[in-house]
Amino acid sequence: MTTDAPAPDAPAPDAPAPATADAPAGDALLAVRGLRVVFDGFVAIDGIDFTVNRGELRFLIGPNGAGKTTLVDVITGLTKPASGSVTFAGTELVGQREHRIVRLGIGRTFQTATVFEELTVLENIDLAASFRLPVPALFRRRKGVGDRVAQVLETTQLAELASRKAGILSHGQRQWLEIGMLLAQDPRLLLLDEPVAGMTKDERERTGQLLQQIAKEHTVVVIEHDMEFLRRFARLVTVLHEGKVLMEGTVAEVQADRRVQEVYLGRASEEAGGPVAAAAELEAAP
Ligand SMILES: Nc1ncnc2c1ncn2[C@@H]1O[C@H](COP(=O)(O)OP(=O)(O)OP(=O)(O)O)[C@@H](O)[C@H]1O
Repeated sequence: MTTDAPAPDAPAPDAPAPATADAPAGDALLAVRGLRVVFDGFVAIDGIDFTVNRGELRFLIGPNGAGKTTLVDVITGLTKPASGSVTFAGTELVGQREHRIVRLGIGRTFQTATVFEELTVLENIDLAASFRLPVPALFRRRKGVGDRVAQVLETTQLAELASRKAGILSHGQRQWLEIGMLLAQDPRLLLLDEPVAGMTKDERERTGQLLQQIAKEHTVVVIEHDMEFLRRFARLVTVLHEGKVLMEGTVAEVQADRRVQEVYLGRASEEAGGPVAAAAELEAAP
């Protein structure tokens, strides 16, 4: 557990009003139903239902092995489920190839940022902006692409680094670049895997504000372990445990839940002070 994050009771200046435990019904962008994933007889996802509405900034947490990455792998076509369905804006994704899912408007980042180190920040974003264009368009003047690249540089605050090679960026800058490369493809849904892992306090703060900015125009799902970051920036949180949805709720509801304290937060903070210390910290938090 990190100790240098902002005070838990200090919401970001433009933080949205707290959500209720129940997501508003009827505007689902992503709907996972009865999902089951089995690896060589091991059940990694065991009947998950998971709904994300348009415009949400949803956080996904859970202890190691809970199935978070596997869920994202299924949504993005990397892993085939044994059963269940995943619909995106009404289109079934199960059985679709990865590139088709990207073209439908789903982008993801991985725990380790994947950028082209020999290219500049600008070239990385420009290249990413081309990914969703049909091949013939790549040989024509790419109308609108320049505008989008400029917009992404502004949103990610990377304009000053536009001519710098990606290989010499700091860890935080690489993560922002990877998020910028996703934005350049203008996805409707962004799936971000631990975007603040390894970041400094200032970098986490800036990333949280970036996510809030992005969520004004996109739907965002963030896998994140950093509880301080969640307290600061999360609205609805979905907790996975052993391949199932343990609960969904606001950060306060998740923090107050004994099952979460036992299976996730207690275990996650054993190294930092044990489950009792973790539970005490959670109860102390708003
Ligand atoms: N390709 C695979 N083959 C076999 N088992 C796998 C495979 N991928 C994942 N698993 C197992 O499925 C379970 C869920 O893994 P997953 O990576 O989805 O968990 P996670 O919640 O993302 O964990 P972490 O926080 O450690 O990344 C784990 O027990 C993992 O060992």
